[in-house]
Amino acid sequence: MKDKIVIATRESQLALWQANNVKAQLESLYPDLTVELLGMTTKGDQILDSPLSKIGGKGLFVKELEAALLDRRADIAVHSMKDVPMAFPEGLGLAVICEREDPSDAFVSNQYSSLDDLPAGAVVGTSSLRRSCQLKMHRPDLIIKDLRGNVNTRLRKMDEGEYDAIILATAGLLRLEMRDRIRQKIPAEMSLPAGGQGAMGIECRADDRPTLELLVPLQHEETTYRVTAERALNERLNGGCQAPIACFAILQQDEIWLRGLVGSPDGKTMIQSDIRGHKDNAKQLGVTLAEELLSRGANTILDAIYQ
Ligand SMILES: NCc1[nH]cc(CCC(=O)O)c1CC(=O)O
Repeated sequence: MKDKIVIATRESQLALWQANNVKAQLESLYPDLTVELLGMTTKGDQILDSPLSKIGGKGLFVKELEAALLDRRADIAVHSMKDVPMAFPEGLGLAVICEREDPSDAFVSNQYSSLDDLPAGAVVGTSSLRRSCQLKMHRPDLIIKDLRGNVNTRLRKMDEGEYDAIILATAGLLRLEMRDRIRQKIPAEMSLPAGGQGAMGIECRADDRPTLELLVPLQHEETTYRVTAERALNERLNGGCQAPIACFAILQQDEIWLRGLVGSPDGKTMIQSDIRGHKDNAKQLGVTLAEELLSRGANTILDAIYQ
């Protein structure tokens, strides 16, 4: 048995919360285990002056953490599943997916109580093409303005008056004990979440059996089925968190209901569909839904973005 685990983590408040949450779970499961954090800065944290969709490249927030795993400076990395690319570097893999927090997008504002409450011409901050294309679809009268930085930076920019409202992941706000900032949990019908949103995943070296064994109790079955279907859709669409792709699965007994959409950045076209099937076919459901979206025009939208 291992007696020490080092967790590689970004140093944003949210990343540290997630790493500390896994540390606490491991320490309570294994009283003799020492768990340490190794903080590091990633490219995604450093480049704050341009929209994520323009920087390009998947895994902006995970590459440095993965280098630490491969160098054996760390044993595990804790990620937000929505930021984790499908493919892992040789020698690394996803060990477990943990229980999902609320996956919705949150409407945050100091003056308005919901999206519908916003007046025409209101300025809404988000740097996510997924969020902005859905916002534009429902409210073509709003002005969407880019917004980068960690959760605290984004909130500060809104408080300083740069935005009338901003959209953030509900999960991040709940984890950082900022529940009172949430004016509205936006229904999935208005803002379908990103694949994996609200779920944490743990990556480690694929051959590190002792670590894989320690992590088994952190695996959450329902979340794993759901996020597996969502990630299969993203993978088939070749999408990262920079693409205008949304997908969201729920489990109803043994059946998965997966919804997905691809929107054009201008909010004028939205291709959406859904699929149901047994949870054991989670991956196939994601692939099938992705292919339906592609055949109905998502390919044209995505080609224009990835070109
Ligand atoms: N893209 C950044 C990111 N990655 C994960 C979360 C929130 C927590 C989660 O989804 O688990 C956020 C912030 C946000 O979108 O507001």
